[in-house]
Amino acid sequence: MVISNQDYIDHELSTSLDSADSFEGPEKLLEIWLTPHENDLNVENGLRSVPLFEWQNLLDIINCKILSLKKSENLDAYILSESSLFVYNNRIILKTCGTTTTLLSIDYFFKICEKYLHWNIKFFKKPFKIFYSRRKFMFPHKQIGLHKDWNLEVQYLDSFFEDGSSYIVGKSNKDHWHLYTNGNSNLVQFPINNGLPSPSVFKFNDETFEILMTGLSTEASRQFFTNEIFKNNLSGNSNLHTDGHILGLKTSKFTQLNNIYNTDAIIHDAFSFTPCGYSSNSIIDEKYYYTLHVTPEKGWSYASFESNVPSLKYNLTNLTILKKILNLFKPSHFAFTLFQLKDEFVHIDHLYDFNNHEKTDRIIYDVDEYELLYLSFVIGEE
Ligand SMILES: C[S@@+](CC[C@H](N)C(=O)[O-])C[C@H]1O[C@@H](n2cnc3c(N)ncnc32)[C@H](O)[C@@H]1O
Repeated sequence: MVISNQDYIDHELSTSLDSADSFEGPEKLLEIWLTPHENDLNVENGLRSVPLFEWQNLLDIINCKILSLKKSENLDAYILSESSLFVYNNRIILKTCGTTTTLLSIDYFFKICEKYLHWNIKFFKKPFKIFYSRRKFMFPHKQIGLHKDWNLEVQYLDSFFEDGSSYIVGKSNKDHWHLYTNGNSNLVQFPINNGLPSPSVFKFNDETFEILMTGLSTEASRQFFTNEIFKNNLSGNSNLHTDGHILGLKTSKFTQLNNIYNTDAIIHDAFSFTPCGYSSNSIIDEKYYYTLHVTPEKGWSYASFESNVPSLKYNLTNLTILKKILNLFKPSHFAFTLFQLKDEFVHIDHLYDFNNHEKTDRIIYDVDEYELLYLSFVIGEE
């Protein structure tokens, strides 16, 4: 297969994926910021100048593949066989589910940084920010190696970065969410641009909003089975192995998941797995992303929504977005996490009017420059 750095689709892989066994939907989410700002690195396009084959090599290490790539002015968004990868000039967000070994990508990632960006981890000691998080696994015994145990994951992260902070957010004997953070705030002083202090070091913007849902309603789950898509006559082709990208886009349109922020400035990519499952990436205004992943099988149904779109910019609130997503998936349980810089923190903890829900946790943490809100709800039988 010829590989270039343009948008692309792996047709061969896209038609050969299949799964029938229990699936760990909940993702491992690794976010590494080399520097605070996109143009702080001394190489044009920073991490986005790294050739595609290097990302493929990195993903091979953790057992997943690229299904497609959409490029935009500031952000490259990959749909993977197990969720998504986002690459900005200065940072990556790697979100993978199933039994992928996400953390084993770190070593290769720094090799890439050294080779293409002259970024030497031994010299810099730590990137600007590292976040690693995941929900409690449904099938922890199925995980591979260090991912079987949170403490091993933390030890492994500390072997690269030393002295990180590890949190169990929520009830440790029930549903909860794990978070590891680390980073080197001194990097904001580092002379990266031709020996001069980086001009844009003092202010950076960031917020991340996640909704993690289990126990999806039967009616909602149905929409993410390919046979259901055919039954609804959404595709003119009756071959179930029709390219999952075509079915994915039809599903996005049908469910309106391609229009969460009511804007036309959007690049959307989606994939429907056979016999079921759905992943999508959306880029807004060439720089923000939101991503959805759905595991609709009854025994272990799960869906996740993640976004770094500042909703207020689009005359929306995160609460509106939350309600939109919940109305679509109607989960029996959901948790959401919101990371915002302290001076922008908006509490959305007044969610008291959602159908029959019961709030089980409300937790707020100060995490360096950020404030983190974690809420968890169980919704009673309708
Ligand atoms: C959409 S993918 C991504 C999972 C994601 N993290 C989530 O939140 O559900 C998972 C869904 O696709 C289905 N699937 C089918 N073939 C698959 C494959 N080869 N790799 C991963 N998932 C596959 C799984 O059974 C599951 O329902």
